[in-house]
Amino acid sequence: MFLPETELQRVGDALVDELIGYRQQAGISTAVLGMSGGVDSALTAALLKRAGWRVLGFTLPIEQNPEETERGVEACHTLGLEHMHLDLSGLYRHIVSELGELDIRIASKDEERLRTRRGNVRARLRMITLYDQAHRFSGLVASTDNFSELGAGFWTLHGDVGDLAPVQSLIKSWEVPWLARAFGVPERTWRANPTDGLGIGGGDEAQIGVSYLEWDVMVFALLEGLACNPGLSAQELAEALKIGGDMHARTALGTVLRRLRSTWHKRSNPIRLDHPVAERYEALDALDARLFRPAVLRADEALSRFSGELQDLANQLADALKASERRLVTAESCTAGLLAACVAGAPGSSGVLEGSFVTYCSSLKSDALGVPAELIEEKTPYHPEVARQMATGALDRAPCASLALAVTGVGGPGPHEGKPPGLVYIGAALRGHDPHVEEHHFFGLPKEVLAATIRAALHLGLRTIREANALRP
Ligand SMILES: Nc1ncnc2c1ncn2[C@@H]1O[C@H](COP(=O)(O)OP(=O)(O)OC[C@H]2O[C@@H]([n+]3cccc(C(=O)O)c3)[C@H](O)[C@@H]2O)[C@@H](O)[C@H]1O
Ligand SMILES: Nc1ncnc2c1ncn2[C@@H]1O[C@H](COP(=O)(O)OP(=O)(O)OP(=O)(O)O)[C@@H](O)[C@H]1O
Repeated sequence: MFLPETELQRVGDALVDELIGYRQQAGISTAVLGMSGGVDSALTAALLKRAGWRVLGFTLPIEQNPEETERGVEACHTLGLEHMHLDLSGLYRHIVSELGELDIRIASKDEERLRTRRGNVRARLRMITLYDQAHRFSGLVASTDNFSELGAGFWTLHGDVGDLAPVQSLIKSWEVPWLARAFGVPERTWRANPTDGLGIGGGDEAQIGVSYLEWDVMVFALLEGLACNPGLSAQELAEALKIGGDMHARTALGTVLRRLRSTWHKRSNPIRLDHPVAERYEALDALDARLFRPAVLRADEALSRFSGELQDLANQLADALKASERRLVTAESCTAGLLAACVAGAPGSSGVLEGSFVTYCSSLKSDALGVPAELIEEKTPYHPEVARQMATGALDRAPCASLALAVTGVGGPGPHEGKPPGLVYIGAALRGHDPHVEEHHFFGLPKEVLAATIRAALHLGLRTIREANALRP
């Protein structure tokens, strides 16, 4: 999980691409954000700027160390943002004094809990300002939160998290400063000691109780531990990390687990109960996804829908195979086994799935399935005859199977061998019947094309069986 330097530039470029995609598809191109003088806001601004957004950076000090504001101004100038400034200290003092009418302690005492409450008021005052400015400029509020803060619950609900969060997947100990340096953030800022600037006490790390590096390493260890042993409780998981007698690591682990446990609700906000009519959420979400949500966001969901629509279709195909006492073999190029994996997820799949030939490269289509190399050379792998021969080749080599589904196409994002992205041929060969090939032109990013291909192949399989059943005496 800890990304090496060689991967980080790629991650940064991919984030910029996503921000370009969102800007072009969502019809919004202005972002406002608070520039604290810290590295998260500076990196967020740098990525947005690189992606062609109009970026308005606001310095909004509230009884602030002037050095932080200076760094915020410097970052705005260096990154070419439009800079605006409003000192909110007077407003803050006023609201705290007014809140003292409800609870005198908030205005007068210096306890940690009260400092946290006052700190949250500061964060929320800034957010009121930023949302007003977003409306003024027909823009959105950029969020500056990162993955480390997400796990630690180290942000203020409805305070410093806005509409679009470009750096939320990045860790603070390494990826955020590395990318900040790579994307031109001033050195003074990416080297600055992380602080919430809310007057709660110490820097971020003093408040959280461990350094960001310890936090990130520990959280990754816990996540990997859980991936290997999904059944473990938090206590068992901690023991599985085999920390032994290292007292510092034990204390750090205790701190990390305590913070994760006490902040899970912030990561699920707002809490959605398991309402008796909760399927309404899904229906509304499906409507948004299908009709309104920009494709750049839909792409990630396309293949993760195995538990939804694709799996339902795969279950239907498995049922149809079982009812007609047939077994399936697949021959897959662009989907590289995903079609078979989908059928493998159906209940009772071992009774109906023979296996899969994953023939991604052209030579394997010839070697493993017997598709003539001359045919591929002359026509490219993206041709109906190739799909037909992949299907019949698979059927010949899997004597216990009676249905073969074959897929060959250009997943994208660009053209290949002169064929456009999204061009896909799907072949179906049922033993004793003529093979059949369909041509498709799918639209979208590679993941969407693959998901659409799997969906179409499952449909073709179902149709082929139904039509054959109809012909049976
Ligand atoms: N079980 C539950 N289910 C649903 N909601 C629950 C809940 N328990 C509490 N809540 C709600 O959560 C609230 C507590 O959360 P919240 O209001 O956010 O406040 P809280 O997490 O207590 O404090 C904010 C923390 O974030 C830090 N921070 C803030 C801003 C910026 C930065 C930075 O460095 O970037 C850091 C700050 O230093 C402080 O440690 C409760 O008042 C309550 O409304
Ligand atoms: N003085 C400020 N002016 C404008 N925005 C601010 C200010 N202080 C905080 N913010 C906003 O709140 C967010 C969280 O605050 P925080 O102090 O954690 O800054 P940061 O950019 O995350 O940097 P770091 O945590 O490294 O100091 C900031 O990213 C920024 O958008």
